[in-house]
Amino acid sequence: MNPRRGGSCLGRNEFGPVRAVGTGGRDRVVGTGAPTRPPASGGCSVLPCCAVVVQSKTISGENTVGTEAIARAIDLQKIYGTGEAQVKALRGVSVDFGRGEMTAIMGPSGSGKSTLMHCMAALDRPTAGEIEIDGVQVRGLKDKALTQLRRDRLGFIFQSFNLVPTLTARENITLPLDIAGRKVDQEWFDRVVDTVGLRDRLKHRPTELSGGQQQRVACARALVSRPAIVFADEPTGNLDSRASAEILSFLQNSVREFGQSIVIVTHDPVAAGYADRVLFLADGEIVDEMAAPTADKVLERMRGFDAAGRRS
Ligand SMILES: Nc1ncnc2c1ncn2[C@@H]1O[C@H](COP(=O)(O)OP(=O)(O)OP(=O)(O)O)[C@@H](O)[C@H]1O
Repeated sequence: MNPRRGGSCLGRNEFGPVRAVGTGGRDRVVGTGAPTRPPASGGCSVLPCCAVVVQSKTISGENTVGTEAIARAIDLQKIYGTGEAQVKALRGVSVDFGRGEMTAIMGPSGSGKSTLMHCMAALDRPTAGEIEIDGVQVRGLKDKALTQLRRDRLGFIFQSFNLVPTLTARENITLPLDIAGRKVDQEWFDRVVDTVGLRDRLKHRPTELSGGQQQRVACARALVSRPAIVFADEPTGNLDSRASAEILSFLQNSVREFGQSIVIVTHDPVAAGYADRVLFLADGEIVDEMAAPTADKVLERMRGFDAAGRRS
């Protein structure tokens, strides 16, 4: 295994409180994007990483992750509980998540997939170890700064869609920007909406949309703020195979066309087959990885391992 190449979404407080944090930071270019992505030009608003958005930076103490990685975990450990009830959910995970790549995290139930994703997405604090996200060293950040990091640089897609039922599709999509007090880039909004095929559904409320359409709204919501990374936690877990394929194709396209960096947790070999790379977890450790996966290769790999996810 190459621990330097490596990749997780979540359901709580991803947008954080409404009030923006603004303490004397320095100006910086946000999102120095995927090397595969062409530079933005001619007013064409491209993606999170295209270095077109300049804003005041308020998170202190950052180190820059290498250009090939959008996020990195170094010797990450997470222990829940104490004494006999203690659970070591992560036992020293070191991994890089590629910039402009989709990384899938797989493993048996209880292997630590969600814990890794939650730690990487700054939704949970590790017991030990370092996390860097888009150039920001997470350890030591206070809650407000963590909220700001999640709000400004991360996008989230959940199995259960997590849409606000009283808001229209359009309002749900722009919600993170509205909460952050940021202006909607209409050109980018249109591009995202057209890509996910929601143009004629923008005035619908979630109950008036199919599950697949609701998840497309959630995808558009995750992308509209041009996040450095999108974390997707079982994004197709509630969808039939056709709707799943649509969502996964869309996510894959956002990687290929926009250079979006995506981390996805899944149990489904078919879903993992859309990724550029798969990480396999067992009992809180990364035990294997696969580049250029296909559903068949992933399935075959899973057959060669026991119930705990270790090579049998
Ligand atoms: N809040 C918590 N308190 C105590 N133990 C926890 C907590 N959250 C997770 N765990 C334990 O940590 C281990 C890893 O859990 P985690 O949810 O990360 O696994 P997972 O691979 O995502 O599982 P699944 O596929 O079933 O969602 C499990 O043994 C789980 O019981």
